Amino acid sequence: MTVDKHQFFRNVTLSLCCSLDLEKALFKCFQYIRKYIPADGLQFDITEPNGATVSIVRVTKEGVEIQDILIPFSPESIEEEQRYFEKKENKKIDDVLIFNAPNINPISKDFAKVLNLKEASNLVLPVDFEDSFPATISLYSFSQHAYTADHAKLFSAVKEPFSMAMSNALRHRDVQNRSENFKKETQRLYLELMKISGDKIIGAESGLKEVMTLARHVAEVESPVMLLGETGTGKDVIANAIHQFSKRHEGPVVKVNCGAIPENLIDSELFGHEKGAFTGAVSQKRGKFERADSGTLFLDEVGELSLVAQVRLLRAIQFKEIERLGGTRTIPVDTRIIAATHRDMDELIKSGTFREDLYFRLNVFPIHIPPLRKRKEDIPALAHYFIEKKAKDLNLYPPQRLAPRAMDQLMDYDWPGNVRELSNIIERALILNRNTPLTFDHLHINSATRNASEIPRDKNDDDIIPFDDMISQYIVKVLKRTGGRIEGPNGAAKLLNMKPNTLRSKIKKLNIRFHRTKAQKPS
Ligand SMILES: Nc1ncnc2c1ncn2[C@@H]1O[C@H](COP(=O)(O)OP(=O)(O)OP(=O)(O)O)[C@@H](O)[C@H]1O
Repeated sequence: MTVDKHQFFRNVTLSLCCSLDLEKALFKCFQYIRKYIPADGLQFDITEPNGATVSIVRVTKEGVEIQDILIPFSPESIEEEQRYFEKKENKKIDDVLIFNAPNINPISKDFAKVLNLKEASNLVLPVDFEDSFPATISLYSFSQHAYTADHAKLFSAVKEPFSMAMSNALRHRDVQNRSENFKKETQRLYLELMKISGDKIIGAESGLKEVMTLARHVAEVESPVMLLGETGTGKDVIANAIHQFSKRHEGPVVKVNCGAIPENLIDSELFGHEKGAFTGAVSQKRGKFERADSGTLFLDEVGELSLVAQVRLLRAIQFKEIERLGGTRTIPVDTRIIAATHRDMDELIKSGTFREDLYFRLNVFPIHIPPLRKRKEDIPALAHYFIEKKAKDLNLYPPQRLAPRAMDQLMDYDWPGNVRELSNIIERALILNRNTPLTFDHLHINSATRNASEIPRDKNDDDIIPFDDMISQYIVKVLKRTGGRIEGPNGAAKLLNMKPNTLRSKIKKLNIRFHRTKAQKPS
């Protein structure tokens, strides 16, 4: 078959541009080229400065193989190669080299040996592109003397489209590698951080034993999980554990607090948006669903989702694909869903605020996390764990020991705020008892059936203010004394024996506003 050079150029260019996927594009291109130039394969190679060549891609009738095969050449081969091209019969034709009997040509011989090409003819087209070493696209045929000068001329016509396609493909590959490395690095740092912050699951062998057994079982499969439990029981902690036990553990775990995002932003938060999708959408944004691709999406407080967002969530779970706001194309997502709520979902369904069909999708494998009052055996281990951890975080290490009655006080309390409340109470005790053993005298000793709201007020209750307010007031008092100075020898951090950054984050968290003034003299 013959073809006009322009037509050949046009069709090779079109097939190289037909897909962003290099493999698809090269395969299509190869199919076309074979109609006019005999070829059993097409190959892309890059030569490094030391002469060694890396074979990057090989396309055959069977398909495309992305490979990174190093082909080392001896200095003798390179010298011999130069002599080979000094001979008249071996000159290049329109920049294309013809090797019709590779066993005679030293370089070609080395290639054939490493790539197992046996007896073959080669047509080699040097391609060049910015910022890269010399590269070639070559066609090979398993018969000797397969290539003519006409083949070489035709092949030379596609030097530019190949240069561009391969240059783009290499850049794309580079970006993909970087993003892959970035993902792995993030995961490594996350695990590292978990180790440093000592985040472990206390009670895994006692009060949470059953929960942990269920978590391990469900982690092995892909089913959605629904974590049910009062606030502060550790739903976040268990969601993380399921992700870590699962085969997705190298992927991201992305958390969305559905209750904390305003209704008008939740769609964009979950599904992302295209530029200009709404006022304020100044650039394209990937949603949490996309970010959790190949990992786990943790939908905390799922009961708070608006009905509109529920419809979109249901679609995303059913079809495993999403559409960004203002977008037209669907994006496949491979995400495992873990949802959590402290709400009574049956009530929400009855009142029409939560879709039953979505609930059935999410509630495939429910895990109930018991409140702390029902697993009091975990309290001693949790208390010791938080004393150590918080003392380090607050720079109050080594911590005070517990006063003799302290553990009984903790055991007698019902913990309506569960593990979070215990952790806060310990933090408060560490701050207040700098030089004395830790006590918890302020804790109401509840009966097992009473909860905090039912405790009768006594006249001393007027002294009791929320824990965070108490800390805020204390920090404000110290800041007044230091004239708003945080760092330095006369700063608040020094007085409180804390790291300045820990104090800054506390101030931010508690939303404390203050100004620099003249420091007050201590009274
Ligand atoms: N078993 C546990 N071991 C160690 N720390 C725990 C444990 N359970 C909870 N915590 C800690 O207690 C705090 C509250 O836990 P978490 O945020 O997981 O609760 P939650 O049930 O998700 O709360 P909410 O319903 O308010 O989102 C966190 O700081 C967490 O690290």
